[in-house]
Amino acid sequence: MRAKIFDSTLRDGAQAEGISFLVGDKIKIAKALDELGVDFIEAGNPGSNQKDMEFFHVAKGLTFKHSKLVAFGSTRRCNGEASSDANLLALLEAGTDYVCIFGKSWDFHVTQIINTTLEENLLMIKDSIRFLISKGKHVFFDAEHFFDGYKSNKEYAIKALQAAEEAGAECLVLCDTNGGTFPDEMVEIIKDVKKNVHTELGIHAHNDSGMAISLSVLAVLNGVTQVQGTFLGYGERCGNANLSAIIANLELKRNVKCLPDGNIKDLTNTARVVAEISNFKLLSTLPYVGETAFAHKAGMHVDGVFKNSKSFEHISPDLVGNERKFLISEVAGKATVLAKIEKIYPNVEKNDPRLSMIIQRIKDLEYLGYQFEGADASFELIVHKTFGAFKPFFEVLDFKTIGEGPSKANLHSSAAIIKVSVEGIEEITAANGDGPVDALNEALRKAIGRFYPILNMVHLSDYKVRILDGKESATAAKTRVLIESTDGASTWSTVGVSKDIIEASFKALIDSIEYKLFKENNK
Ligand SMILES: CC(=O)SCCNC(=O)CCNC(=O)[C@H](O)C(C)(C)COP(=O)(O)OP(=O)(O)OC[C@H]1O[C@@H](n2cnc3c(N)ncnc32)[C@H](O)[C@@H]1OP(=O)(O)O
Ligand SMILES: CC(=O)C(=O)O
Repeated sequence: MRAKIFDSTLRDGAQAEGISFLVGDKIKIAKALDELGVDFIEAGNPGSNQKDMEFFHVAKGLTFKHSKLVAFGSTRRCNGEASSDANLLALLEAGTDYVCIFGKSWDFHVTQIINTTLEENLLMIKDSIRFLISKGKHVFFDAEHFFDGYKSNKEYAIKALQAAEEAGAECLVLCDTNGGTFPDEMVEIIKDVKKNVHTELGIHAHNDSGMAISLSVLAVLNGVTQVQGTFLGYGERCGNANLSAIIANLELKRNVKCLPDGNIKDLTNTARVVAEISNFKLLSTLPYVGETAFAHKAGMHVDGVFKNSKSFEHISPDLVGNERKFLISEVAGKATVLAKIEKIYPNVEKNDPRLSMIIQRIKDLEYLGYQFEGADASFELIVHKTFGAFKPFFEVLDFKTIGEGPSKANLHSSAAIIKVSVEGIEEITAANGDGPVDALNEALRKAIGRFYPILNMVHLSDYKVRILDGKESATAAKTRVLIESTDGASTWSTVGVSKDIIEASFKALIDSIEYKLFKENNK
């Protein structure tokens, strides 16, 4: 069995709050979808705005390996001529071989929204399709609000489909425009539609009831061949059917081909590219492609996966190009620690008492407010310390920070003084900084920098602060600081907790520096 994938990220996805594609963005996303091998890319509505029209002009000079570009628009306006309708003429100017036009199939919309007669709407559908076909286009017909229309006036909704069929549309797409349809009622409606029309059918579902993926998959299993949606579910209100999940469900669970052979492995990478260009963080819990889709945190789950991955995974992550992750936390057990350290201490057995010591230390610290799932380097230090592999590189004997306010433009607002001991040699240094943490960071590096010049390459790339019990303790609340550091080649994250934000930051900073020095010494 085969389903044709029709991606509308660049058209219906652009109707989502927060999205505004540039022409260049659209080209990059279209190229990524083409690489993946979707059949159709609905790339915009040329009658709507200059950007969409410009995309189609630029696209005339581009080659696509697999996908066909589709221009989208509405049927002609009421009581007008198709041959002079601005929207239909814009569809021609777009220059694509395929066009998709939407028309009304709900009687209520015809009489109350476009304010015309039921007969005129059927003529609008027929005229528009015939006109586009006479200009050499392949035409798909989106029957807007089809399921609501069917429930309101079944005969009329079917007549709208028949009008499109009679005019020569190549696919009749049943749209759940308002996203309120349930899968069971949809299946019954599709069965009836198939008795009344004989053209290929499509499904276009919105996610207002959280059903869009189910609707799309079930529609295919009931004989629909074209699946419209957006790659990550972006779209008006609650979004469109999420194609990345639909493709994986159909290919991996129901043996329905959607992509060229082998390309399903590129699903996760395509999702990351589409999210990045859309300027959204990829939702981590997205099925199949999200960053946490195969992340295991509960100790018993990690133990199960370690023994046999199918115990807590519905598919193997590599089938869709994703990765398994184990998260260390207070709900972890020994299996989690083993999974995390198997590359650095490969021969450790589950009954090794040091694993219990590590777990206890993590649970104690998380009780105090630490969080290790985002601080792998701090966790690794605990492991090395417990295994006796870590020898301290320096000792901080004392530090002081001095803040100045109000801060003056172009002048450092803080200073720090620090006293450290390295192999018995004491060193006192002072430094300025933009704020006390920055000053402390500078002073510490100055103090130990002459012993460990490698630290010149290290700098902080991210700094996150979370107040842990702000409501109860106000300004005396505990603070958790997460620091991300980099040496240009790799990045690592560390954590510190204290009632004092400077001390919490300093703890995370010390972990960061100790981690780098340990790694350097154990290459
Ligand atoms: C379910 C969907 O997602 S369908 C796609 C919806 N997408 C969009 O609306 C985005 C693009 N839209 C636009 O850029 C603008 O709405 C335009 C350029 C198309 C039209 O702008 P305007 O002429 O200012 O009209 P406006 O947006 O205020 O109203 C929509 C008009 O389209 C008409 N219309 C709506 N659906 C259809 C249809 N299927 N066929 C013909 N006309 C239609 C309405 O009757 C209304 O016309 P009226 O002003 O004569 O009553
Ligand atoms: C056509 C369309 O986008 C819809 O009916 O939702």
